Amino acid sequence: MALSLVAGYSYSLLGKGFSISNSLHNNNSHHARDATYIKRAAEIADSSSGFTSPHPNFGCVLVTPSGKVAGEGYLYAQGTRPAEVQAVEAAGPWSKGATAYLNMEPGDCHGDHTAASALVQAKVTRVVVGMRHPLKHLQGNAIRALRSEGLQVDVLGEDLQSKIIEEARKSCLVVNTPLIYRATSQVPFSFLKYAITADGKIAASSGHAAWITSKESRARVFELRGRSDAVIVGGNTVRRDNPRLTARHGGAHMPLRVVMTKSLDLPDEANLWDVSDVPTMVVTQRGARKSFQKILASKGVEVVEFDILNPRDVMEYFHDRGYLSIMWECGGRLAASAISDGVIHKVYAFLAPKIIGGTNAQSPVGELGMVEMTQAFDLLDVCYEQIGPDMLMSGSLQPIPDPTPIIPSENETLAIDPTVNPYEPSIIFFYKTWDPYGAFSNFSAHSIKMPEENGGNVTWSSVEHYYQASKFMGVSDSGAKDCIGKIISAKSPEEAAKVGRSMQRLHPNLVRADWEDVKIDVMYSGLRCKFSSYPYLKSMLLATSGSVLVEASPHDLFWGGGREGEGLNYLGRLLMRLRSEFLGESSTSSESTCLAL
Ligand SMILES: NC(=O)C1=CN([C@@H]2O[C@H](COP(=O)(O)OP(=O)(O)OC[C@H]3O[C@@H](n4cnc5c(N)ncnc54)[C@H](OP(=O)(O)O)[C@@H]3O)[C@@H](O)[C@H]2O)C=CC1
Ligand SMILES: Nc1c(N[C@@H]2O[C@H](COP(=O)(O)O)[C@@H](O)[C@H]2O)[nH]c(=O)[nH]c1=O
Repeated sequence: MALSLVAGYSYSLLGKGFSISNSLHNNNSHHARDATYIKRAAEIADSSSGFTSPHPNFGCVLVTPSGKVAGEGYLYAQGTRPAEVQAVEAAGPWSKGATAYLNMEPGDCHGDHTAASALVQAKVTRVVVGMRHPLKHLQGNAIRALRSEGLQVDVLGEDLQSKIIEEARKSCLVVNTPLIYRATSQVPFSFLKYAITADGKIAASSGHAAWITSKESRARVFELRGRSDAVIVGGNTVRRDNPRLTARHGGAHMPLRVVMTKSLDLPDEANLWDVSDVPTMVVTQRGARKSFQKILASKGVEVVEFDILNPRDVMEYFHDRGYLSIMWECGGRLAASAISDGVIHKVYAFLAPKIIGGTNAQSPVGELGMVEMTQAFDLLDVCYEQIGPDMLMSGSLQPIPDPTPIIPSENETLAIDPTVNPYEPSIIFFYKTWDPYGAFSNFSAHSIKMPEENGGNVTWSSVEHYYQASKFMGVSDSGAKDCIGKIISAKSPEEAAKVGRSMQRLHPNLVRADWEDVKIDVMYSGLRCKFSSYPYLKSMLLATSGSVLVEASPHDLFWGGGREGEGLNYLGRLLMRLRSEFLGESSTSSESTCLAL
């Protein structure tokens, strides 16, 4: 049962943070092995992309106890044989006692549990799952079914946590990026592709653009088209280029070709109006050139009218039509409009070693209204690749949303915090310290006294001071001690955060090696101390019983909930866990990690 909460928000109370230290399987070599095979599952899951309509990518790798790969399989298309069935068949008797690595929890739309049953019947004993199924109605079903049959199921990020596991998990998110976007937002995954000269132009000043990039690059473009449900251009590109927009690499899936035009002032004859092999859709403003709409319809071109034509409404419409992945191959004006509407998630820039010049020659993205370089969007997870003489730079405009916050089952919810009614949860947001629940923030001015390893103790001005300084604790380098000193003397939690973050960025060698593994525990011990030390804070926390707590930070997607619920909300989760612990607390409390002030 998913928690569907305030618009755009839904939260799992089941946190990766809730299987913290005791259940951490911190055996690095086991993690390395699990990570290797999960990455392999993600790799083979991608095998059919570009040949079938975009669909969830599933891969399965079966590994014997002695570490041999006994069978592999990937889903070719929706409705074809599940990856797990193929892997089990390939492995034959070696399936017995094997571990199955799945990049994603199988989705069982028809209630027949084919994929999970194949593993159970083949007597697989352990299943490692890269990520839960992102669609709410499928999430957790197969995992529960497998566990109920006695198989050990380890989910990355929940039952297995470490840096190496996190990297492997990322490859699972990447291979199903379109599905994850579809599950977490009301628009499909969209990427903007453009070809530019080395001086940043997408055409000569005359508008001529054929060709900027090499044959090799254009072949890659065909592949990208084949991985998409639709390819979009604007009216000008049709008038100027008369494109075909087909995926011309053998056997490829052909995406729908879409023209966005407000004027509908398009040529009577165009390559896109030949729909004998591939369909074309024209999206336009309501009432535009009705007579031309009839001509298009007579040629078999679908025309869809919008009250006000804009990229977001078109993407919401495409979401409703079931599309997962959209490629924008338009010029700069439409690209700017789509970016401004927040519907472009990734960019593929093909850069050719040519200079064309021309003050009026177009660049790939038109007006975004930015005036200072500090306003620029930073691309994330940037990759560079040489293709023939050209370079392909790709990067994300928005991080891939982590679908984990959406779940969980009723049982799982109650296991984390029995006070929350999974059917009618309310949310309490907190963020800035002056807000009604601002005292829940790490930045609230509540000092805590924590023990030190050497037997002494230190008073920290806030949980944030303690958390930031912990990054550098236990590191012998004198630079690390200097960092701690600077954080202790920081005059405010904000300053402590600033110092800690910049030191971490500038001197990663001074940060304790296990920081990623322990940071949640560190935060929890700081929070525990704070709420145990101030009775009124404890009462305030207990009074929120029954509500989901969310740190409403729009930019911290780890500790906070994000702008639209895409964040992991670890701070909120830890507070709920603490609340739950206080509620069931016995007389022995937190003596060992918190000292009376
Ligand atoms: N090198 C490359 O990768 C590419 C180069 N090009 C080149 O770019 C040039 C065309 O660029 P450009 O005019 O920017 O691109 P587009 O034609 O791709 O986009 C602009 C057109 O899109 C339509 N449109 C519909 N809704 C909107 C909206 N909300 N905002 C903006 N436009 C909307 C309008 O069509 P209408 O006027 O019909 O109403 C508008 O004229 C050509 O010279 C072409 O060769 C184009 C694509 C890729
Ligand atoms: N000029 C240019 C591109 N331009 C894009 O390709 C479209 C033409 O596609 P098609 O008719 O199917 O070959 C064109 O309208 C524009 O969207 N693409 C590139 O990879 N490299 C290039 O140099």
